[in-house]
Amino acid sequence: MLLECSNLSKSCDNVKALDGVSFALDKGISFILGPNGSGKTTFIKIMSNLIKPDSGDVRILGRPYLDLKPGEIGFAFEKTVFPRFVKVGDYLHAVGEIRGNDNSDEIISLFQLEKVREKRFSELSQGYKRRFLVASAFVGFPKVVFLDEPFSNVDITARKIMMEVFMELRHRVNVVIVSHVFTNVERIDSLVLLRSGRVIGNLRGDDLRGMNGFRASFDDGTVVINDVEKINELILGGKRLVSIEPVSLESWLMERF
Ligand SMILES: Nc1ncnc2c1ncn2[C@@H]1O[C@H](COP(=O)(O)OP(=O)(O)OP(=O)(O)O)[C@@H](O)[C@H]1O
Repeated sequence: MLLECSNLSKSCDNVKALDGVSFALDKGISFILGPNGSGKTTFIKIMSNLIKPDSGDVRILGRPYLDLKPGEIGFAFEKTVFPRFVKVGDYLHAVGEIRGNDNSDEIISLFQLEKVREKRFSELSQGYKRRFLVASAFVGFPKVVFLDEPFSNVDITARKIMMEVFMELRHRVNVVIVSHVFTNVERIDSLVLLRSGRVIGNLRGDDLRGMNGFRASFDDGTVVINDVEKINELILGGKRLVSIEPVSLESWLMERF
C-alpha cells in the first residue's frame, strides 16, 4: 500500500474541509478526485505540511507522512508563484542538488523539455509551465509525487507525454494525481472520490479492475457485476433479470460526482 489516510479532519473558518476522511491508495498511479470544494487542496496542503490537520493520521509507505525526507516526496501545485527569471534547466538542476540526486538531464529528456531548457519561467507557454512544474516534482525520483491538476492548461500532446512518463516510472515513482476531472490514464491502481470533505468511494484492486464490463440488475434489487455464473444461478433460482448494462469507471464516477 502507498498511502493510508485515517479519520483525517480539518476545518477552515468553521467549514469542514475534510470531515473524518479515511481511504487507502495503492502503489503505482492513483487519483484523488472530487468536484470543486471537496477538500482536495486541503489534503495536498496537509501532505506538504503547509497546514496541520485537526485530527487523524496519514501514513505513506507505512511511515507517518511528516517523516518522509524532502528527497522522498515531491509536489507540483496548481497555483505556483515561481521566480520569473530562473531558467528551466538551472532550476531542475538546483532541485536535483537539493534532493541529493541530480538527474535533471534525464528528467528534461523524459518530459521532452529540451526545447525550453534555456528559457525562463516567464517565457514559457501555459502548457510548458505545467509540464515543467510536473517534471520538477520528479527530479531525484522521489518515492511519491503529488500532482495538483497536472492536466489543466495542457494540450493533448503534453498530456500524452506526461502520461507516458507516469507509466514508465510507475514502479519507481508513485504518482498521486489530484484533480476535479478524471483523465483516463492507461492503467490506474486506485482512486478515491471526495465530496464535501467526505469519501464517496475508494476503488482499489479487483474493485477497480471490475469497473470495465457489465452490470446485471434483478427485480429484488440484487446487482451483479461481471459474473455470468452468478447471474445464471440467480435466474435458475427464480429471480427476474431487469437489465444488463455496460459499466465503466467513467459511468461510476458520473453517477457519483
Ligand atoms: N482557508 C480557508 N478558509 C475558509 N474556507 C476554506 C479554506 N480552505 C478551504 N476552505 C473550504 O473548505 C472546502 C474544501 O476546500 P478545498 O480548497 O480543499 O477544495 P478543493 O476540492 O480543492 O476545491 P477546488 O477544486 O475548487 O480547488 C471548501 O468549502 C472551501 O471553501
